[in-house]
Amino acid sequence: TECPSVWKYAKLLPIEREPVTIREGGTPLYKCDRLAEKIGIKELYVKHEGMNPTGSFKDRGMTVGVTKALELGMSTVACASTGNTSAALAIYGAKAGIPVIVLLPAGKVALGKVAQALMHGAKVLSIRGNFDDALALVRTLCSQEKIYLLNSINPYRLEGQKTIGFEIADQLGFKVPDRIVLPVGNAGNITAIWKGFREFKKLGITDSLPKMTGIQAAGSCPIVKAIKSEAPEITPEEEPETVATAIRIGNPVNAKKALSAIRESGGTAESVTDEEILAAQKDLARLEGIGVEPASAASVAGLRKLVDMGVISRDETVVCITTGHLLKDPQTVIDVCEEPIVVDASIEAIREAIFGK
Ligand SMILES: Cc1ncc(COP(=O)(O)O)c(/C=C/C(=O)C(=O)O)c1O
Repeated sequence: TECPSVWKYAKLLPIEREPVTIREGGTPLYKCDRLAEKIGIKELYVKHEGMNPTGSFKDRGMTVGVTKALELGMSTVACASTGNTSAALAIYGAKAGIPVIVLLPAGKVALGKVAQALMHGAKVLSIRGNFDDALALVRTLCSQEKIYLLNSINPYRLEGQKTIGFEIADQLGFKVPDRIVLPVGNAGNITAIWKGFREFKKLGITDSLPKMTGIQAAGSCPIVKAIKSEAPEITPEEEPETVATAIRIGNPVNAKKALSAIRESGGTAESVTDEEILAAQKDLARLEGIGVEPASAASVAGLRKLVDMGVISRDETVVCITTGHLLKDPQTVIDVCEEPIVVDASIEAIREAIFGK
């Protein structure tokens, strides 16, 4: 049987050669009735992109992007990253056998992601600045050297990530959901998924389009501000700040494309506080057994807020995209969860701790 992966859709991908693949894609679409009940909507699905091989949706963009690098005869690849892009690039570069350079904002990258980039052999630079500074620098580097830039300004990244839309349609029996809700940082993913749904409709595989709904952290939400003020473009934020470090991006490189995806689809954008993000992270984990890193939970936090505001009606069929695995950011989990109970190694102590007697 066809292996569920990005390359199931090879005919719709701009690649001629054998792909560099580690079995990315084919992620679960969970029906989440307990969470739907708590939020107060009829039908909620969660597309868990944390179940990709490197633990985030970035794998989809990198399998296409790194394969394209080889096709173009590029011998080195690079990116700036809040973490997951660098983890994925390190792994796909290792798989392809080519050197990888990654630029990370000093002190603001979750532990699991740095571990992946380091272990898989990337040259990891920790920039004394934020993600936006790192992105500007890596773009300069790639314009000066024969190094292939694989941030989501590279259209081949979006080609891979559009398969999220294909898979959701596939998994829902080609019934397109009313709405897709997802976290937005550099705004590549919302752009890519919209493209995927548009292509399926153009091919006559589906007959409708979802409302694209982008969620950002309150301390880092240039897309939300532009949507609410109906501005033609964003005003970059100088000091983005959020516990959801994956989306701590003040000057999203795909902002223009994301604004049109939201507007063309009749979607919207909303911001959520760090507290709302962390509450949603716990709900996903404890009500549905879905373990995600904070940025991913912004989708559910945003859905909840938009339902409470009456922007999203209760009878909509909604798919939330959870973009990264919980293990990417274990430190935040330790920070927000109760401590383990320390007990003596005796049955009495165990019973006391559990039953209180
Ligand atoms: C878990 C998680 N959730 C959401 C996003 C936002 O997606 P985009 O709006 O397409 O940027 C990211 C992005 C991460 C990086 O941009 C990077 O890794 O450099 C992420 O890791």
